[in-house]
Amino acid sequence: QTAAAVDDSIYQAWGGKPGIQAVMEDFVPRLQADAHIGAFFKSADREHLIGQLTEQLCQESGGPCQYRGARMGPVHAPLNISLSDFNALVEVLQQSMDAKGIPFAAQNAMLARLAPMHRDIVTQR
Ligand code: HEM
Repeated sequence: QTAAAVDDSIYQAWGGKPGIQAVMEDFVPRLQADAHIGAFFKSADREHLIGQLTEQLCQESGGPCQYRGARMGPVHAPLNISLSDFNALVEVLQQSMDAKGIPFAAQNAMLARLAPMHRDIVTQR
């Protein structure tokens, strides 16, 4: 009798933690250079953000990680983020996933894990 295992298929399809980190290393500079939402990230600590996002996506994809950073609501609420800002971030993430060769199904599976977070992140009505 084995214990029920966490489904880590998304984590595996991304190439594990090194694969996730490679996408985040592409993603954060792209965000900072983005014409629409780059300004939000101008003063962000690039290496810190890459590290936090890597832990978070590792956990969300079923990998052996525990995100210990700030909760999504408190960190984003003061930024007054709109749904269009959120969608712009998803587009940049899609560019990074393509650039790093993440299979399409694994891209969509990760996006499905992240999408519900808009409830905590988007506060501009
Ligand atoms: C699913 C979408 C998103 C996820 C998973 C996410 C995740 C995160 C995480 C993990 C952090 C780091 C928290 C910490 O330092 O402990 C963070 C910070 C931040 N996020 Fe997001 N976020 C998302 C959407 C957005 C959007 C749409 C914007 C703005 C357009 C945004 C702007 C920021 C900014 C400015 C910071 C602070 C960076 C810094 O100064 O260190 N985020 N986010």
